[in-house]
Amino acid sequence: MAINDIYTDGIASGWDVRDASSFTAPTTLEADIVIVGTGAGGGTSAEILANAGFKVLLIEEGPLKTSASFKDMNEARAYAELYQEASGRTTSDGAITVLQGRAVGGTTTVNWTSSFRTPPETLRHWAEAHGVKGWSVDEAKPWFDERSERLGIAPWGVPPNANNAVLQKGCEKLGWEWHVIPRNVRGCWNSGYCGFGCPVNAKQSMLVASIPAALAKGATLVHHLSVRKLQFSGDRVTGLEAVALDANCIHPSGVSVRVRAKHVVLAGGAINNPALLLRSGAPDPHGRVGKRTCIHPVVFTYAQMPERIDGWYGAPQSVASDHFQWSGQFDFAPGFKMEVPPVYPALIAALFGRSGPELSQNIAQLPQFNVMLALTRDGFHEDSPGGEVRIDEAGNPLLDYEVSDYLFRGFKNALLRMAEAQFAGGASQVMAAHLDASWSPNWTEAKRQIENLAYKKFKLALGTAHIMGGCAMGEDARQSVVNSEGSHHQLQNLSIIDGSLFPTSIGANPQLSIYALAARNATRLAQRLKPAAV
Ligand SMILES: Cc1cc2nc3c(=O)[nH]c(=O)nc-3n(C[C@H](O)[C@H](O)[C@H](O)COP(=O)(O)OP(=O)(O)OC[C@H]3O[C@@H](n4cnc5c(N)ncnc54)[C@H](O)[C@@H]3O)c2cc1C
Repeated sequence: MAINDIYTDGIASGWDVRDASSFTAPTTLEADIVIVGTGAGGGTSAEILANAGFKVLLIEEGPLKTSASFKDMNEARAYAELYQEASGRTTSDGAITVLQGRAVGGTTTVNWTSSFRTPPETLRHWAEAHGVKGWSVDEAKPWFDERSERLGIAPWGVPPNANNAVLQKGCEKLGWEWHVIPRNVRGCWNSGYCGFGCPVNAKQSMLVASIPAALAKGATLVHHLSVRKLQFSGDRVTGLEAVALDANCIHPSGVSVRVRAKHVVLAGGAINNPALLLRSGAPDPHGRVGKRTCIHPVVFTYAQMPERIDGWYGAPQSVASDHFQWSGQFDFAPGFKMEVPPVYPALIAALFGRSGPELSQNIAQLPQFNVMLALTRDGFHEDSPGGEVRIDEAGNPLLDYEVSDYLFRGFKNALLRMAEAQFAGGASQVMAAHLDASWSPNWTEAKRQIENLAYKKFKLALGTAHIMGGCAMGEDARQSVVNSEGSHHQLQNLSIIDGSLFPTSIGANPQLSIYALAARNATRLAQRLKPAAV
């Protein structure tokens, strides 16, 4: 069946899409509102602001890659082309793998489609501990309803693939809570390649849903363009300095671009937004920029199933468990959400952390692998304040993230519970993703081993695909970078609208939390600015 490429058709119909790598001379771009970054926050904002009648300019440092180039479903191509630092991003010490998207559509182009509303516990905590106003469960609900409708979000109606079914079966046997994951898809083929860009435009990513809607309303999209600095005068941003990137989207091409707009929206995501503000020397009287960067630190366990389960096929995530998320001794250790990742060969080989025959013998068993992951809820306790973004001499972002004993206790709990669920789900052997671990043939042995592992960075495999915070929202300017609607506390015509706003992690995969908050903030911004008055 032929799949039309949305962008080929759209550009032919007159969409204004420009590739900055083809610019040959210094250029100035102008708009009512410029949006830096085209992911969950930027895409949503562009759609709403363009619909409200503003002349919107969307800037993206990554490439424009569309369904036509996703047809090969090639993991290596995707990691090199569509992810920050070609998937090589880590924390500054190299201990935690950081996966973030870098392409038109941002991380939504490569994400796995799980779409959860912000848990009520998290919203209450933000109001009570972080001075967030106007985003209670009742106030947020209409925005979650509206974005869910817009992006086709509904519980996955197809039986889970065999990888997810292990989690479901394990939870059922143990009497633990589990639920079907809502996904943002329309007409999904259940192929499982979401992480490499959806080849059939079923995933309602920003690439497929909101950016085309903005372009159809007259927005301009410039890709291969990296914003390096904001310029200021008094309490206003007066311009942006950007550099065009070469065709490979790596090095500056040598062409500079200046941008002038009456209002600036930063949507470059957690890590890159704080880095841009720090590089620019933006006012930060209370030293809040980059602080409280949360990552849902993730730990993993592997299981060998008696039969082939081919865990790379089918919706990557369709079952989750919050059994240990909100019930526990949180003074002792954080809560966590249990899910599975897709069993993509390169992803799992990298996680496995070994080499030579040991790696190849294990990866040869991949068709029988089940993998579980736990998203640890960071940012909710004084011993888990999140990390900090800073910049190196060249102005590039670095994320420092310390792992406290409090977090390590949470990781151990999570490994234990996942191993237990895997055996209950039918596994014949289980192993924690830890360099000293080995396959255990039963739960008693796995428990003994996991309890006695050394809980240290570089031994335990740690990763994140959910970067949140660093430009926290709140009403107290001493504690936050922007107010509860994303307006910068010091710069009048600057808003921040993306995952960098969150004062803690979410306790669930964050994309829908970003879509809903971005929809509310962009709508309020449009009301405040009114096209005629910009
Ligand atoms: C493999 C993977 C799977 C995931 N699966 C899920 C999932 O199933 N469900 C879920 O809820 N979440 C998932 N996530 C996370 C989710 O997609 C992100 O949290 C979300 O997209 C973040 O939105 P954002 O707007 O903050 O930033 P992003 O979506 O990351 O967008 C930021 C964009 O800004 C661009 N940019 C940054 N700086 C600049 C600059 N200076 N100039 C120009 N452009 C710039 C970046 O290149 C990027 O394209 C996943 C993430 C990964 C990596």
